[in-house]
Amino acid sequence: MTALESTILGFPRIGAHRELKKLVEGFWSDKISEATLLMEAKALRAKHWKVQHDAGIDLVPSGDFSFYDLVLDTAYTFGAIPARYQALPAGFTQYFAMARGLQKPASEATGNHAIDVPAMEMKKWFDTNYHYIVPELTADQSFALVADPQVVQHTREAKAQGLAPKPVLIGPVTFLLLSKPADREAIDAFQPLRFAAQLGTQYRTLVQQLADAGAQWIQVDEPCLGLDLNPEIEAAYRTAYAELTHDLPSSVRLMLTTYFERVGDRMDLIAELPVHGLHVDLVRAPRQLSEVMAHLPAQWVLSLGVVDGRNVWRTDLTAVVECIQPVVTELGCARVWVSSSCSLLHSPFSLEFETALDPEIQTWLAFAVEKLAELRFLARAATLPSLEAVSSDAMLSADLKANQVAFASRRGSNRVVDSTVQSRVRGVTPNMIRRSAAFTERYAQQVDRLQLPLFPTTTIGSFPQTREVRSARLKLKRGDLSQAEYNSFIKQETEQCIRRQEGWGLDVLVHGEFERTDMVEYFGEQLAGYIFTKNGWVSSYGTRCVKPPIIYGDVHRPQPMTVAMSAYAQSLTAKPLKGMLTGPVTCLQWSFVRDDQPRQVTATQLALAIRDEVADLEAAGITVVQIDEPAIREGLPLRRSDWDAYLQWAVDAFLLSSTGVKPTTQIHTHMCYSDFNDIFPAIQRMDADVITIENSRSDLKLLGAFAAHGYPNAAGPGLYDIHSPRVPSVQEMVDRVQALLQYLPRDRLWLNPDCGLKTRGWLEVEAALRHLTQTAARARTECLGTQAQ
Ligand SMILES: CN1c2c(nc(N)[nH]c2=O)NC[C@@H]1CNc1ccc(C(=O)N[C@@H](CCC(=O)N[C@@H](CCC(=O)N[C@@H](CCC(=O)O)C(=O)O)C(=O)O)C(=O)O)cc1
Ligand SMILES: N[C@@H](CCS)C(=O)O
Ligand SMILES: [Zn+2]
Repeated sequence: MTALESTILGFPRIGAHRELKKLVEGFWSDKISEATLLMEAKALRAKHWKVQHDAGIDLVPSGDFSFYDLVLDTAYTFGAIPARYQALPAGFTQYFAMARGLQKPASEATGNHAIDVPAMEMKKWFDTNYHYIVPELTADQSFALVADPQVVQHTREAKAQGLAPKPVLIGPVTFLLLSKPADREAIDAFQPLRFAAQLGTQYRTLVQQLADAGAQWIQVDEPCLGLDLNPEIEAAYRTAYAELTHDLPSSVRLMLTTYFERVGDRMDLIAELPVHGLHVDLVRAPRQLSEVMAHLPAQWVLSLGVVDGRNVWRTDLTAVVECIQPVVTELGCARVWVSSSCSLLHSPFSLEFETALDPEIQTWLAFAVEKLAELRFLARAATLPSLEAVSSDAMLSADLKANQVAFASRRGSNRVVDSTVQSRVRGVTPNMIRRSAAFTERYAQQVDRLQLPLFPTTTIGSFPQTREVRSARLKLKRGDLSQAEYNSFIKQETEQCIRRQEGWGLDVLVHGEFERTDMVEYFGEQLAGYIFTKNGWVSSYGTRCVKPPIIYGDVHRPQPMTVAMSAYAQSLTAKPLKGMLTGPVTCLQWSFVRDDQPRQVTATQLALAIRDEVADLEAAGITVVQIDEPAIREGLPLRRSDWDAYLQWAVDAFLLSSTGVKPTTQIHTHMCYSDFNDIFPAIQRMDADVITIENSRSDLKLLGAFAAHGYPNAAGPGLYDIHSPRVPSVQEMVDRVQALLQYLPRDRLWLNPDCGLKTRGWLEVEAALRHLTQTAARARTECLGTQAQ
């Protein structure tokens, strides 16, 4: 049967059972050797290619595999290694030091000096919950391709397996636009696009090597093409691609790959670039198709991203076939590919392992492996003249029918709609999204009630999720521990955590979040309208994964979720205990969401559920409640013209969740992982009494926003980076406090780490938090900040 070429933009490298995570973490903890890591990783890649090939994918991505992150790999490939790592041994030591930092004491035995290098910054990959490592470039950066780059090796491997590899590269302009200056003082003068020509030349050599390794098509990812452009960026695209393709053999073909945004309005620029095809994301931006078609250069291949790489719903095959058959008629089979909308990195691996999902809802879903089958179907169905022809095709009709039945079941299901929830959403009034007193008035009352000292100290919520905690949960799951035994274990951990915090002298305590696998999944498990998976892992950063719950219907809270645990923790201490909730926007952003209603509506439903929880916490005597919103920035549309509408409903959702309390109840929020400078006015509008916000890994650049806008409420910009095992010294934190005091008055500055501590070990946590409380003591006795007043 004739078929279009089918492909995907990347596969979930972590593995069906998070094999890659276990391998890399095994290597870090010296449980496996470098040779074993390399060998097992190679076997995993081979297995993944076989899965794709067996499912009928023609062009399999190579170079979508990374031991930590593909942007980091790109920096490494082109020799963009910041000075602080250059003395380290090349290879994994240097690579993982860039990713995670490295701290080693001096050794008298070997005469080695102490090593203490912080990690590179991590940021959210566009509007996803995946984090990339931010490349650092100097003003006179030079790029030099490493010998035998990883992507070339992997392309050879796939070729040796008898497959048609399609190497995946992060394109030169996107790479440069994601970079930051190595010297943070140089931010204003930073012009990464100056390197477009030089980097383009290095890419050219890489592309030649990929061709020599047997690649015909090369996928060059340029998601930045969908962002706001300007003449300088457009010029950089022209320059970089002219250099990249200069004198390349005509057998090498480049697929310019865009995703997460529309590019139909960029076709003038795109059509000028010397490439051979364009991939567009038709899930995120279906309406761009006609514009893209109208301006697609003759001979170019059009890769149609029609299977959602970022969500878990089955593709509506009927609708997609109807959409793409005319494209095939117009361009011909040879010029059309069917593909995932973006890399399947963002999809869970396979439904095969979901043995406990609701059987009806399961038929509505497709994870990465099931998406491969959808692509195989579409590659064949799109070549037929009509939907009727597909319905009567012996090979395709059964799959089409099954898909239509699943869609009919989802559309007509009475489990999706809850009229009580919908009428509550309609009943939200402006009074429900504002506090009853102004900040200054409420904060004075709160400081008094909570007996807060100057420079109050706190943490962000989670404490180490140790092997013991995780394995207790595993035993509970397997039935080796009863619910009562598990609860009592969690209570013991909580009590110990409270005692430790008291011992270190923290002012506002937390219960430690030991009962939670994850800050979103935990709430997803308790809210109606959600289902959760057993094995639906997706990469979050490095080896860390999350298991996003799935919102399939109207959301509400059948019963209190955190009240018993918070009340128990508060009963153990005279210090204020902070109740810990995840905010509506973050629940939305970090779940797989419904695609059958606007996100705003789902966010409002979540906000009402959390508002009820806040009220119950207050009624149970909890005086401080933190509503985490780390994902509010990440949810921002990629084009500025779409920002205001989003920020309006997103901030309203936070306000709806947080403002139904008395003035004396202190509301905290927490944010991390992003630049917040450009949404600072929205952050101000959230009107939290205290915001604890990441600032340490991004070189204090947050302070620019504090300087530009001022911050009217209290704030705790993180004093140190929790993503690295490195323990900051007291002096380092005192220096940060001094830097912060230039922007925030001393009576509104809180001292805290920059995020939760769940990934750290107790030893590091203890050392770092003792330093933190010593920093507070010094700040108080040395009267830091009095000069600034
Ligand atoms: C704050 N962050 C979060 C984001 N998104 C979320 N949804 N949640 C977040 O908290 N995005 C931005 C950041 C990303 N940060 C992190 C930080 C840490 C992790 C992480 O540690 N992930 C864990 C998995 C966590 C989890 O669900 N654990 C479960 C299952 C644990 C497990 O693997 N059990 C093993 C047995 C273990 C044993 O015996 O020791 C098993 O089942 O086989 C649990 O705690 O029960 C990770 O390991 O990757 C992610 C994002
Ligand atoms: N309360 C959460 C926030 C992480 S962003 C934690 O401490 O892990
Ligand atoms: Zn955080």
